[in-house]
Amino acid sequence: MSNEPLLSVSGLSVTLRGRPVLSDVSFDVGPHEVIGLIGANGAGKTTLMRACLGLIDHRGHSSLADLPPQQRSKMAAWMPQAREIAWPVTVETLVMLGRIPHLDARQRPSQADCDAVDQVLKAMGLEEFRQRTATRLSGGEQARALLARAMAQDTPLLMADEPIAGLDPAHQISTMQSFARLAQAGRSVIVSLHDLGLAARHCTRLIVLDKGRITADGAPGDVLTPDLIRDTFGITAWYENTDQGPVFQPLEVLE
Ligand SMILES: Nc1ncnc2c1ncn2[C@@H]1O[C@H](COP(=O)(O)OP(=O)(O)OP(=O)(O)O)[C@@H](O)[C@H]1O
Repeated sequence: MSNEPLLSVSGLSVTLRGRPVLSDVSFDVGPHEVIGLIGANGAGKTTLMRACLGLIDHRGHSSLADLPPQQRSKMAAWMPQAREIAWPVTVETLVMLGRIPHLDARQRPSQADCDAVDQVLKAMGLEEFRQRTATRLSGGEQARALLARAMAQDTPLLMADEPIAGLDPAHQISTMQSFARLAQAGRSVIVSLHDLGLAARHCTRLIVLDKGRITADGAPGDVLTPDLIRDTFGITAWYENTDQGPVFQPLEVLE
């Protein structure tokens, strides 16, 4: 894979109901990155991802939004925050829906599509759920199945809106590790998340949004300073680099 940016964003701005929600956001995403998008509730994380994907009206430029839909679906996969599964299909069928951009004119899955689904079900620990009805899974299991569908799309870029919210600790960690494996293979992931401990440990880069603007962009150890934590989240926190990697623990809410 080349070192061309997988996504290039410049001057991206969004106004919703007359209110500026995203202001002049610029960044590039290269291969091998796991980017944690962090910020308080309402900071604009979802809006930024949706604007990058061309799903909402925006000003400025996103290289993805500029692509025709067919090409866009081969370039980026999207797991939205809403965990909605519309039909009572099996998990296997749900994940196969991620292969739609790759299907031939007859719309029948090839062996390569079946292999891709098998691989993702295994990576996400969903093999035992393969024949279960997706709408009858627990909330966390549904989230993993929806993430598996996005991963089956097999795109250079994966964008996921709070994919680990509601997962148990083991599945939170294994999901972040699966993002790291994608990055090792030359892909990149943009993931919004509120768990700063997991962000510090598993992301290669953090982008901080505050009231629709980027206030920091860099390696977790450089970004998660006491000043930034105070200004962005209104809390104190403990951060330490240990033998087992960085450890981050929120402590107190500042008055
Ligand atoms: N359809 C809409 N119309 C008007 N305002 C909206 C709309 N959608 C979102 N907003 C506002 O835009 C701002 C950014 O919302 P967004 O969902 O991007 O935040 P977020 O950082 O993803 O938040 P969270 O961490 O709570 O998911 C918020 O103030 C929100 O109230």
